[in-house]
Amino acid sequence: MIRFKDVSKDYRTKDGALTAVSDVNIEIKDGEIFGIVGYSGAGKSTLVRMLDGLEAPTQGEIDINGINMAKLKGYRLRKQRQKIGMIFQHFNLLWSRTVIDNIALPLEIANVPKTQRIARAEELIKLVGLEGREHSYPSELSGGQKQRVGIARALANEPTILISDEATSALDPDTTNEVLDLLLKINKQMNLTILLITHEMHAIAKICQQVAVMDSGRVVESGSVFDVFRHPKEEVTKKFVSEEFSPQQEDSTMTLAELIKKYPDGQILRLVFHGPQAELPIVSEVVKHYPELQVNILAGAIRQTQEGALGSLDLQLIGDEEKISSALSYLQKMHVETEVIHHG
Ligand SMILES: Nc1ncnc2c1ncn2[C@@H]1O[C@H](COP(=O)(O)OP(=O)(O)OP(=O)(O)O)[C@@H](O)[C@H]1O
Repeated sequence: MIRFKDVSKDYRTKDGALTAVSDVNIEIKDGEIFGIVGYSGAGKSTLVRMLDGLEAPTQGEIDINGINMAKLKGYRLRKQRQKIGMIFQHFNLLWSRTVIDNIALPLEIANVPKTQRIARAEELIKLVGLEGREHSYPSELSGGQKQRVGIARALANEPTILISDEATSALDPDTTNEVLDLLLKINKQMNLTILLITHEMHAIAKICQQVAVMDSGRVVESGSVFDVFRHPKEEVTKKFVSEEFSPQQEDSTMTLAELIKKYPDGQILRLVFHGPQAELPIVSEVVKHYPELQVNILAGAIRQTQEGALGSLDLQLIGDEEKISSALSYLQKMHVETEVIHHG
């Protein structure tokens, strides 16, 4: 278990004190994939540096399985840090070393004998799917392959925690998905705790179970990914969720205001459904029960999360007010969350 307890970090700058992290409380269970999402400057990297023991908090405590990182020094700090692997946006590989030598580097530093080093590096090459590229140099690899080297190197010392600091931010969407799938595989295979730092809600939705949203150094919202996606409370969370989860319109550049302008009549509803509900014939049921209403589908999206499917659908209902409210009650009875986003 990783525990951040009332953690704050202030920096002294020439313009005075700057609070980078403020009063953060987070608990991350062993084997969990925990996402921390926030825009640039929110304090994510500062939090990670404190977890890795590179910096001490100004206030509060960070402990890993009861060991307070800030109290460790010298050999014990080095040993504890070996239990934490890190991967980065720009890979941080050594360009003069081959793939296998990059992966074996942490073992060399830990004085592991050469034959053992090579055997472990070969195992890791298989795990991350880089067979055949052992003797290539980083400059000869694609972005996704470089990140696979980064992941293998981070796992060399058999850590129990892996921190991914914007590790997919420089990759295209397909490669991002491949790297996220690999992280999910190693999480399951090695029961590794993963802390995923990102500004991409897609990455959080795809592999995390829990998420904390950071803004101006604070955790403003946290909980299961499923709940936070379904009911974002804070403005910043709503912004992140809508970036990833807004229903896709035929013309995806159309904003809500434009949608309302284009469809001024009746009511526009946003339905949110999850799990088995995502498979219910909701629209056809409404059409069947309320034949006098005109039902237009404006936009829809479905996302897979670790806890199942989460769907969102924008509908326009045109017709008698009473019939529309009756249709709304019917949807509620079917346990479909319904929000009226425009009342014409
Ligand atoms: N060593 C430092 N000295 C002074 N201020 C710092 C230092 N490190 C970070 N900060 C400040 O702390 C705040 C949080 O920075 P941090 O890098 O943790 O944010 P972040 O969410 O990781 O953003 P990014 O993804 O852009 O790195 C910022 O205002 C930053 O300028």
